[in-house]
Amino acid sequence: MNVTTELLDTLCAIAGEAGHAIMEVYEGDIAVIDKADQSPLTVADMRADAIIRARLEAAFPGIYILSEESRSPEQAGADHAPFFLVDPLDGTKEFVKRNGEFTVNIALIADGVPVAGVVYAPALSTLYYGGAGLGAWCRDAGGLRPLQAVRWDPSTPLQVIGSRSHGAEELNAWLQKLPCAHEFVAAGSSLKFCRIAEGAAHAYPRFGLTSQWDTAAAHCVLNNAGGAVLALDGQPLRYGMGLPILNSHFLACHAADANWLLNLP
Ligand SMILES: Nc1ncnc2c1ncn2[C@@H]1O[C@H](COP(=O)(O)O)[C@@H](OP(=O)(O)O)[C@H]1O
Ligand SMILES: [Mg+2]
Repeated sequence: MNVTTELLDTLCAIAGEAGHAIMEVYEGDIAVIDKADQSPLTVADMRADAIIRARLEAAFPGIYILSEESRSPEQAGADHAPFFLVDPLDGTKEFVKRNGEFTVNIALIADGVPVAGVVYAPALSTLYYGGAGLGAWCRDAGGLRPLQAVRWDPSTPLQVIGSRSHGAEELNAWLQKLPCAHEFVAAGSSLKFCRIAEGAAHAYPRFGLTSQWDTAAAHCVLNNAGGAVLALDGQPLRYGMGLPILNSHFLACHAADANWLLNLP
C-alpha cells in the first residue's frame, strides 16, 4: 500500500471522527471500567475503537487492524503484510483527570516500520500527522504548519519530557547522569513525541512500560520531522504482530542528538 496524501487525509478524517465521539463522553460523566491489567477503560475508548475499525475496514478492506481494544480475525501471512496499529484513546488516565492530554492514534506499519501516522488531541483541537516521504505536519487553530524537531543547543538547558502518570526510578537516574542543565516537563500520552517533532522538547526517555500501539503513530510523526525513536541499543523501535506487544525502553529525540543521549557516562 502506497503512502499518499490521500491515505493520510483519510486517516486524519477517521481520527477526527473518533475524537468527536471521545469529546461527547468527555463533556459528560466519565464511567471508568478497570481492565484486567488495572489500566482504566471508558466508553470513549470503546466508541472510538468501533468508529476507527469500521472506517478503516470500509476504506482499506482486507488490511489487518491491531488495536489496543480489538483485533481483526487472524489471517494467514498477516505477520508480513502492512497493517494498522491503533490506540483509540491513549492517555486514558489524563482523559479521566480531564487535563486534555489524550490522543487518538492510527499508524500504518510496513516491514516493521511506521510509514504513516496520525495523532489527534481532540481536547486541544490539534492534529499531528506524517508519512514516509511526505514530511510531518500539525494542524491546529493557527492553521497548517510543517513540523521539524530541533537539535539541542548546548548553550541552553536540555528540555526533557516524560509521562505525567507513569514514572520510573530509572528516569531520575538518567536525568542525574546528564552532563548539562535540564528542565523536565510532564505530559500525558503520545503528545510527548509530537512536542519533540514541533521543537518544544529535546528528549523523551521512556523507562516505563508502553505497548506498540502507544508509540507507532507518533513515532511516524517524529521520524518524518527529523527525529528518531530508538531502543537503548540504538536500534529504531519496530512494530509487528510477531514481535512482543510491549516495547523496549526507548529514547525519542532529534536524530542528531541520539548518539550522546544514548551514551551518557
Ligand atoms: N504499567 C503499565 N503497563 C502497561 N502499559 C502501561 C503501563 N503504564 C503505562 N502504560 C502505557 O502508557 C500509556 C500512557 O502513556 P503515558 O504514561 O506516557 O501518558 C498507557 O496508554 P493508555 O492510556 O492507552 O492505556 C499504557 O498503554
Ligand atoms: Mg495507550
